[in-house]
Amino acid sequence: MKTFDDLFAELIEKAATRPEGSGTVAALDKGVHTLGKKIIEEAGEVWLAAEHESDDALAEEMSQLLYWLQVMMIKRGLKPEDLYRFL
Ligand SMILES: N=c1c2ncn([C@@H]3O[C@H](COP(=O)(O)OP(=O)(O)OP(=O)(O)O)[C@@H](O)[C@H]3O)c2ncn1[C@@H]1O[C@H](COP(=O)(O)O)[C@@H](O)[C@H]1O
Repeated sequence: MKTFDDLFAELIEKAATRPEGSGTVAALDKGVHTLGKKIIEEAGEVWLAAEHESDDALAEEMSQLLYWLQVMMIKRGLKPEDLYRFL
C-alpha cells in the first residue's frame, strides 16, 4: 500500500524527470495560483463528503486534498520536515 511518504517521493521524481502525460508535471507548470485553487476545491469536497457521504468517499477526498498539498509543497520547495517543525 502506498503511503504519503511514498507518494511524496514519487512526485519529487516526476517533477525532476518530467515524464510525458504526468498530471503532476502539468499542474506544477500551471503554478501556485492554480494549485491554490485546486486545494480550495478539494478542501470543499472534503467538507461536503464529511457532511453527506460514506467513510470511503470521505477518505478518497482526503487523499486527493493531501495529494494537492504535496504538489504545492513541491512547487514551493518545501519538504515534509519543514512541516513537521510545526506539529
Ligand atoms: N494521488 C494522486 C491524485 N489525487 C488526486 N489527483 C488529481 O486530482 C483530481 C481530483 O479529482 P476530482 O474528482 O476532484 O477532479 P476532476 O474533476 O476529476 O479532475 P480535474 O478536472 O479537476 O483535474 C484527479 O483527477 C487527479 O487529477 C491525483 N493525481 C495523481 N495522484 C497520484 O500521483 C502520482 C503521479 O501522478 P501523475 O503525475 O499523473 O503521473 C500517481 O501515483 C497518482 O496515482
